[in-house]
Amino acid sequence: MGGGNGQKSRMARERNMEKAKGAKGSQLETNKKAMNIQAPKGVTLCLNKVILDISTGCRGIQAMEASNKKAVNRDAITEEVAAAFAESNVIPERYYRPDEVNAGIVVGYDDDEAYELPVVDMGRLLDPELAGAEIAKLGSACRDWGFFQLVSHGIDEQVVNEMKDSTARFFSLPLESKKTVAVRENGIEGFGHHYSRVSGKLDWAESVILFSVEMTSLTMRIVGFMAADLGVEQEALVRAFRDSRQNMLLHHYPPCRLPDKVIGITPHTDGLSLTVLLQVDDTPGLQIKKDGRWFPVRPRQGTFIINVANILEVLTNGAYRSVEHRVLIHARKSRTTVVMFHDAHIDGMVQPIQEVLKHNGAEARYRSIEKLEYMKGHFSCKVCMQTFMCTTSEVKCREHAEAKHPKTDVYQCFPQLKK
Ligand SMILES: O=C(O)CCC(=O)C(=O)O
Ligand SMILES: [Fe+2]
Repeated sequence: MGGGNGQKSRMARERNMEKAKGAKGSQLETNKKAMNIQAPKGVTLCLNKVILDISTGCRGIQAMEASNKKAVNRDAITEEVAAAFAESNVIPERYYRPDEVNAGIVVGYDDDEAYELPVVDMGRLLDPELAGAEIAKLGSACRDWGFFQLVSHGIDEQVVNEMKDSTARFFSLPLESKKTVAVRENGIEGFGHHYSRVSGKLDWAESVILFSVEMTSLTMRIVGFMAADLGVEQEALVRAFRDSRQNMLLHHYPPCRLPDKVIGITPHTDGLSLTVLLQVDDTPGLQIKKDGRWFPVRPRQGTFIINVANILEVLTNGAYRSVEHRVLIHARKSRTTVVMFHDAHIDGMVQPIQEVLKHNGAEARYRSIEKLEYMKGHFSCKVCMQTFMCTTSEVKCREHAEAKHPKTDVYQCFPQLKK
């Protein structure tokens, strides 16, 4: 970064910090009340995934045991895997997941001319002359892919770089240091703590604060353009996101010499409303499911990867799709990502937006459900823990059970369907 830019960034940063410390009624003050930032966790707890942190000197490992879905004690795994990986290519049995890695066809970058994850340009969205076409692009990305890459996003480069650097630094700490912020409640394995924007204990809390403020405003901007695409007033969608929670996960996927035998994150959809992902390095790994095939995302410098999550699918009455994705492990390079999940609700409910229904003259395709019920996790499959759109009719649950767990009774997956 040049000196001029550096100066500009610093000023922007100071402005942001002022904002961050700012008076009542400021964005931060509002967010502070509304957001429950869980930052930073080493790696997410979700699903029955296994993440092995075995790169340089075993920095910490999180795992859910495939057999019984119980969280595995991180220290125990650390010892075991450190021993197992020090000099051999043997993968402890519980991490051995070749079937999941090899399930489904993966589209190669060069297989399909038409394949490139849609790119949306914030600069164009903000330009009155170009906005119409770019909004249409944004809309079709959310309908067809559920994912897009955002370029020219306008987020302060220094804020992004500091977030990246702090994250990378954190994961390179010795395990002993990371243990001082280990999370051990509720079977969640990882690092971090419930975190207040003004009193975070981490010495890099400032980076997190600045980044999270930027991510909130970026999300609000994007959502405003989504409203335009959906043919409703901005406020109809924006209000669902206002004062909503924001969760952050930092992922570190270490390399593994046998990448087709272990998985980074098993296929899932995201449970909140809109996810914004920042790639810290250029290691590929994220794959998106489209028309039954896995499409790898080619990491691009200076972009965010944005995806529609479950609640946004409901809010838009299914116009936008919350799409399955997964992460594979690289043989030689580690991969680190910063993921911001943004929540939304309509007056405490998860339901299609009235204005969207009216605009399309459509019936609601999703049942209304209280946000609290939704968050209790009633709507994840109890067999594979995939978060799932069960707010729809039972049909989707049954389809899921039949496709994914044909040998299992649907009520085992979704006990709440039993009346
Ligand atoms: O790290 C990634 O690329 C994806 C992370 C993800 O899908 C998630 O945290 O839900
Ligand atoms: Fe995800």
